[in-house]
Amino acid sequence: MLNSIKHAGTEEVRYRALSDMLNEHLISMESLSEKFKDAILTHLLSATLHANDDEKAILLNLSSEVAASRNSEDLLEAVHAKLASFFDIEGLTIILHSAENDSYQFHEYEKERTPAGDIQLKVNRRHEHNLQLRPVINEMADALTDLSFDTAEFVERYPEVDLFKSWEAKGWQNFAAVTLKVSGETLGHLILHMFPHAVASLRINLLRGISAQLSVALSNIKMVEETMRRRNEMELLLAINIDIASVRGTDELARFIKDKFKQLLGCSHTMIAVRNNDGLTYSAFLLDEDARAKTHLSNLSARDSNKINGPVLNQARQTSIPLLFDLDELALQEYQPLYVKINRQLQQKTLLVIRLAKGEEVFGFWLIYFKDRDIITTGKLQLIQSLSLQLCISVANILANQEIKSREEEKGRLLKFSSAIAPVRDHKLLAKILKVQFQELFGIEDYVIHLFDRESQKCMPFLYDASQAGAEPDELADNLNTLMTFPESILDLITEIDSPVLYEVNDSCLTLLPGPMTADAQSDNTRIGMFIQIGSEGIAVLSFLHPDFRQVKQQEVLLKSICSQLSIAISNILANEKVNQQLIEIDRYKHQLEEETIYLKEEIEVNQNYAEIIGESQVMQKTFRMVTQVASSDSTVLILGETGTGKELIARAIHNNSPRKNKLMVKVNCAALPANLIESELFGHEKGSFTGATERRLGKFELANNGTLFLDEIGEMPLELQVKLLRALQEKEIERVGGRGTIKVDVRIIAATNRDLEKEVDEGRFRSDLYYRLNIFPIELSALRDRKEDIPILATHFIHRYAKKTGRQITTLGSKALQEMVHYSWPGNIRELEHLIERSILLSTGPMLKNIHLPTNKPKGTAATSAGEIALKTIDENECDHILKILKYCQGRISGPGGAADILGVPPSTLNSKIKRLGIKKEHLI
Ligand SMILES: Nc1ncnc2c1ncn2[C@@H]1O[C@H](COP(=O)(O)OP(=O)(O)OP(=O)(O)O)[C@@H](O)[C@H]1O
Repeated sequence: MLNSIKHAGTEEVRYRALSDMLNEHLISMESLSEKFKDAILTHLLSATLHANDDEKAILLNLSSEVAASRNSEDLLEAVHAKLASFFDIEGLTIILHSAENDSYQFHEYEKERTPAGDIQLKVNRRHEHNLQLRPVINEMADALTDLSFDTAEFVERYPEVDLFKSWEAKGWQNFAAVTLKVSGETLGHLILHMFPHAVASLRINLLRGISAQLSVALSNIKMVEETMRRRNEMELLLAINIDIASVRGTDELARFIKDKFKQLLGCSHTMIAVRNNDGLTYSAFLLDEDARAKTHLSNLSARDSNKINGPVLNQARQTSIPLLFDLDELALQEYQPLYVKINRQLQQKTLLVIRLAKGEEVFGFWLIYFKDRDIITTGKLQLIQSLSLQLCISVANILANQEIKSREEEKGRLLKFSSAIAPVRDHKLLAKILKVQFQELFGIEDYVIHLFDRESQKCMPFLYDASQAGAEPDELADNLNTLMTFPESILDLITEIDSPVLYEVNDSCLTLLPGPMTADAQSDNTRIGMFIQIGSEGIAVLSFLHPDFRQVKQQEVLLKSICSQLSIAISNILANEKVNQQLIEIDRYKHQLEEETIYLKEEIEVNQNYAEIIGESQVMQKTFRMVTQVASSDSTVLILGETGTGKELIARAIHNNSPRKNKLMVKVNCAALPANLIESELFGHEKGSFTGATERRLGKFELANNGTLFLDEIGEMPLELQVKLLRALQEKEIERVGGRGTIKVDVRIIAATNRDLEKEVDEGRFRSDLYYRLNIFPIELSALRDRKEDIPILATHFIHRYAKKTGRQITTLGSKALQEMVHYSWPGNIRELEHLIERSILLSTGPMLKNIHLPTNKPKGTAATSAGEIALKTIDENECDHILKILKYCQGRISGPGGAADILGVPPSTLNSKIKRLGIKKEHLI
């Protein structure tokens, strides 16, 4: 066939014939593009056309062997065999250059003798990233004019290059080199180590022809291998794609990466970092199983605590292309992240980082460690990029699953919390429940919730667990009512945002913290504040101590939800407390109304008797004027006068003519009550404040609120109570017996006594300060014996009243009866007159009251008593004598019509207490 080509007509015809023949050999290489085929053909033809016939035959023979080679190693073996048969060589070196990672692949063929003496071929293959070789090899290739070189000369010229030394060591003194090239791309170099005698007879054209064939074949195999690699890669990615879809958890993914990726990538281990909740920082999230075994970072659940930010990630965030870093170079930088330190300790040299992103949102990074440098080929980078996309989906799924799970857990905890606090309406119970819940959910030991009042800019501790605070309950209760000033800086800080805020406790806010929190606040615990919105207006601040702020931050969502729940609970409690307070108020009013009703009933009866004040005498006219003067003011009035002179009547007249007339005038008879009950009678008492206090009771002060309090027989008031009364008058507030707080009252005081208070003061039985307090506007009522001119009109007045009451037709008073009355001394004054007339009406017949049944054993009136006798007796002695006389007159009978109390015109209870106080015994009556 060659001969036919050789003898075929023109050069062009010969060229076409050769081309057809070569084409036939290349036809099996289907994957070659037409253009590439042309390039190869041109190359081969030019080499072949310059060869002689013998050489052409060799080359054609070689081409069929070359075409049969399936991989580069088979090919090199075939080429070596051919070269060894045509050239007198000691050995052969084929250097293949990989443009992908700029490395050299060495294939050295040498003959060696076996121990049995046979000659065998030894093949030595190695990879080198020795970049020093590049200029040497380039020079070697560029200088190919005569193709043959002296090894020793190269050893001398490049003493640092071991390659030449190793050749020299093998005894390879000469070599011929030719570059393997296709379409301008250098694939490598073919180096023949020639015996010295063969150098001169080197068949250069043959060598060029072989190198051309080798180049084409290598290029072809390389392309086929690349196609295969891509196909494999596609299959692998598809398989990974299917498998990774079923990965659900971090452990599974860690195993998956180890099993499927590691070998494929040729890496030592990998790590995945994901973005933290803060949205800014990234933390180690997942290590493959090998990395876990090597590092202490086996538990990465607390993501935020393994932050790995820095320039490396910042660079990787900017691009979707994997970035390569030299760990030793990173170690030289100012900021050296922990992962660089750890992996350098693990002898890692190269770090490859690729971002994990959903669209433009970078949510993580994949960090891959290699123990070598310069081993990442472009193909591998592409593979990593493809794998990272798959990993992206898987990590995003895992994160989403984790998020869903944690949301569900959070929801569960929140539900538990809300069902724990939902039914709580009581302040103290909520405090206790919160203590337990806070401890369980966040590890919070002590907390306090302050309510903030916008108007006063003050806050008040509202809630904390008193049982733990170590203070007495009363102290705590007081605390809870104390307005405090929250340091402005802290309050601003907390109320500005609705997230947990860390704040410094200074001295001024130490007092805000209850019990043990004060001590703890000075320790290392972190002070955290959280703002709670109560309704649309209110603000509360939750403060607590916690050893780790980051941990609290991680649970921010839960904490916020809990604060919303708390807001509702606090609103409920506040509303509930308000309702309770209102109920108490209503209860109080109810009590007051009940008491008022009872009182009013009594009053109606009393008022019937007090409808009119009769008196024409000058002294009475003066009294009326005084009543008119003082009534319209709120001044305290002191009414003085003997028993029955109308003191109460005057008191009522003052009240009825005052602006308070529509409210009650409440009367307290200070003499009628046992000393131990007067306080409770005046000021009221709380339930259980003393034996017998089975219910809370309002005092007369409260009952008379906005009205008038008439303190009758004020001279009888025990000294110890006088102090309390004075305080109540001065402060205008009272304190119930057994009560905690004070109650404001607005009461006008009218006091009355038949005693000489000035004398009582002098003798120490009445407090002078109280006396002066009462004696602001004294009205002194004259005894009836001193204004006898009023007797007829009074008698007529009472005759009319009682005749009407009893249905008698008595209208006039007999002159004899009147005379008797005028001469009578009236120790019981108008009350006695009134009662005598009532009795006389009952005993009389006919339209005229002829007889007045004056006491037969008439006690002598004061008017008949000498001045000397008066001076010798005290008021008490006088009173004692008088009561004794009346008692004797009534034969010891106190109550009932005609009884001593009736005659003396005092209620039987008043008389009894007087008898007791004055020490009157039964034997005194004999
Ligand atoms: N000027 C008066 N006109 C009509 N009735 C009078 C007059 N003064 C007193 N009375 C009647 O005399 C009775 C006793 O009056 P009152 O209770 O006001 O006296 P008192 O000074 O308060 O007595 P005591 O010191 O014993 O409490 C009452 O029934 C009252 O209506």
